[in-house]
Amino acid sequence: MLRWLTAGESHGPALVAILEGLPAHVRVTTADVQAALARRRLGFGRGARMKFEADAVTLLGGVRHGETQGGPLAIQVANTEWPKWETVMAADPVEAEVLDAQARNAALTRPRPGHADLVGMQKYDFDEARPVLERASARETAARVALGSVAARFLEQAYGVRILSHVVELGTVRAPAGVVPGPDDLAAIDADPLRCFDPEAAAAMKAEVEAAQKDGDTLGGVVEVVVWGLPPGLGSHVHGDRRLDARLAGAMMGIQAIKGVEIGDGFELARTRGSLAHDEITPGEGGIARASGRSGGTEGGMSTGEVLRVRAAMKPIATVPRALRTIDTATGEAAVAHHQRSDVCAVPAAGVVAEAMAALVLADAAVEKFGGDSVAESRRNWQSYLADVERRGLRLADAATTR
Ligand SMILES: Cc1cc2nc3c(=O)[nH]c(=O)nc-3n(C[C@H](O)[C@H](O)[C@H](O)COP(=O)(O)O)c2cc1C
Ligand SMILES: C=C(O[C@@H]1CC(C(=O)O)=C[C@@H](OP(=O)(O)O)[C@H]1O)C(=O)O
Repeated sequence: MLRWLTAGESHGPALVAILEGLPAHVRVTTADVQAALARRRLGFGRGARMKFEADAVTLLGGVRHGETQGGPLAIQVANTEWPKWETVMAADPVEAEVLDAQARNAALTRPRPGHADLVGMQKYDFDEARPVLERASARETAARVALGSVAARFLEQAYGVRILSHVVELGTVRAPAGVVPGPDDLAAIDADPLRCFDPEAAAAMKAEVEAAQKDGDTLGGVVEVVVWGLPPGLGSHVHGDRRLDARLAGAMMGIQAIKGVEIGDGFELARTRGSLAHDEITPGEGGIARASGRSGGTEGGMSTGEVLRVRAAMKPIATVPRALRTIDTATGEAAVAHHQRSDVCAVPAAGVVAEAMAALVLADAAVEKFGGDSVAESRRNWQSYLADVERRGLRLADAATTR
């Protein structure tokens, strides 16, 4: 079993993340994690912070000489702006007059609709939103991406599994349906400022972000995670909380601002007749094949061994420059929501976060099925399972279906 946790605030000294249960000998360096975090900073529409945030990584534990050791992995991601927030976000008590002299410490009493501000103040007994937004901020996703990048390396090094994500919708713009990027297309996707695989749609998405920015507005969209090389049988049909689709959906929904999840053709399948909704099983080149890939690579809560596709829908950024109506909680009077530096659109970054969460869930499911305390043992167990599936005449065809 893999377990992971993150801690830290958006303007505190750093985020920290722990991953427990990863086998030994996963090759990973500080530079690898740093590179994964650089991908998350990408994306047209992100705010000022991403222009200077360095996401400085320290591998605090679990890695020695470029390889995991089998113990918990601890990663620190520093917040570049910490020196400016040292007083306002100090862990230890600070004199009231010192705090009052800090403009940054002004009470945030005009909660933003769509963010955690108001409910967090109600629930955690705070008179202003600062202590809530510091942890609600998607800054925390940097810690998850750091962990997910190591999980993805484990999946690739042990089993040859490859993961990517791309933006399929942004505002009203949709990339052409039915186009699934291959495992080698990630560099091209990352090279696009919108992380969209279709150049025409990417240009329209860019225009959509520019228009929203000009109007003082924000945008959401839909990302798709695509995973190649999974075996059949991760997850299980025997209990709801063991289903791979449920675990993936929960992980996606756990990302800030994600409001919908689809596996494969998801909601579209609900509008389709059964004769056209399922992936017919056919004799194929070297084994069992599928005539289509509508299920998105899971059936009965288990991976089918076909390409896995998970989509996550992100609502528009809550900090709308053309500020929304709210109340001032200090007076009870009508007001406009507080506005500070913010992204206009973070959908390309959300794709990278979704990839990381998929990697963690899939690595967990793989460790659960195959065990193994080292990468080599994990690989042997996987291969022995696939050999047995083949011996029983149930081998999958070489080319996995995309749709
Ligand atoms: C990568 C990423 C970046 C985000 N950036 C911002 C931002 O700059 N400003 C903002 O108000 N919300 C931003 N959000 C969304 C908030 O974190 C989110 O709206 C808030 O947590 C409330 O969403 P919830 O209702 O799903 O919890 C971002 C989300 C993600 C995934
Ligand atoms: C810091 C990140 O995203 C932040 C997510 C976020 C929010 O409310 O979710 C608000 C903004 O924070 P700040 O006010 O410090 O600029 C974003 O920049 C990041 O992704 O690393």
